[in-house]
Amino acid sequence: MSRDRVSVWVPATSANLGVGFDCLGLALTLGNRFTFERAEESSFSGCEPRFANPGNLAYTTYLEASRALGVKPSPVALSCETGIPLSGGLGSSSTCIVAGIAAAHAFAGVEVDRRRLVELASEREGHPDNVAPAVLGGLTSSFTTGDGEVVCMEAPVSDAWRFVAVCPPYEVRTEDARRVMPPSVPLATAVWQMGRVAATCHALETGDGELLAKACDDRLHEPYRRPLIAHYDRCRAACLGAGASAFWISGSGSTMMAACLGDARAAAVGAAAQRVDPGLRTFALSCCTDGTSIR
Ligand SMILES: Nc1ncnc2c1ncn2[C@@H]1O[C@H](COP(=O)(O)OP(=O)(O)OP(=O)(O)O)[C@@H](O)[C@H]1O
Ligand SMILES: N[C@@H](CCO)C(=O)O
Repeated sequence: MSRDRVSVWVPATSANLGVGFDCLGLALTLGNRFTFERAEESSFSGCEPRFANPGNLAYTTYLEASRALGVKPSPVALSCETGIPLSGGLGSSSTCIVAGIAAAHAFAGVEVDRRRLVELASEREGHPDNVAPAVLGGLTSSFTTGDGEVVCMEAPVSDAWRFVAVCPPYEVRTEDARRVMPPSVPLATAVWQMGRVAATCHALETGDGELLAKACDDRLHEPYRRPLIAHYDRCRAACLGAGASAFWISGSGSTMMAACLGDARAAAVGAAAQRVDPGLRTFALSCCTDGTSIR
């Protein structure tokens, strides 16, 4: 049944988790809500002024997804409640894409299950590592087959983990962070990564801080991207020194993430990051198990 109003909440996500470049992602207890309502003409509210226009990614995705369904998109009043900082690295663009696709299906009266939503959103985003956890929740590992099928596996995350997001007051754009990476890597680097991806997932599932500390050491993208984040080296030293088990660039940055066991350590790690620079925003988060909610 087609609807006149749909409200979509999509969680923030941390992609890569250090060693799982373009494969691993984690949904977090922070999110963006987008409410679409049929209207005489389109309008935009609640978002940053630079997004309050027809170039808004949630809106452009809604238009494209409607046309892909063979439907003429209706004008909408789009209202945004965005809790995710725009420094980049917390999957903000994925929240827009997932919401736009979900809204187009709701207005067209076409059922879309979670797997299909991941597939459509991955096509639009270019890789599934943010959209898979954003839709499904939890920790996901995903890949695209040679035929273009997106395969996702969901894994539980131990309740003991807290994820302290450290957000600088500047953005790193994903396309810029991808441009600095080399097009190929030596076999030794590929081998270095593979064992560590499996161990990182296991450590997150079981709450094993020592294993995560050993495993979460990336050589694929972080060495090239660190120079784009002026605070990286100081924050890494401060967060690990305050008891974080691991520290990674969240997605393509500039947000950084410290994985900690328990609330007390998360508080100490957040305080240590703030001492590096009070201009850094910190959020102590947990894993969001439920993913996207559409109502
Ligand atoms: N809340 C939002 N409202 C409208 N557009 C947004 C919003 N958040 C992100 N975008 C769009 O996405 C772009 C940022 O995408 P980018 O992939 O660089 O960041 P990200 O999704 O935060 O990072 P990452 O994919 O590393 O987690 C912005 O320039 C804007 O076009
Ligand atoms: N896996 C992606 C996440 C950011 O969209 C990257 O690191 O470029």
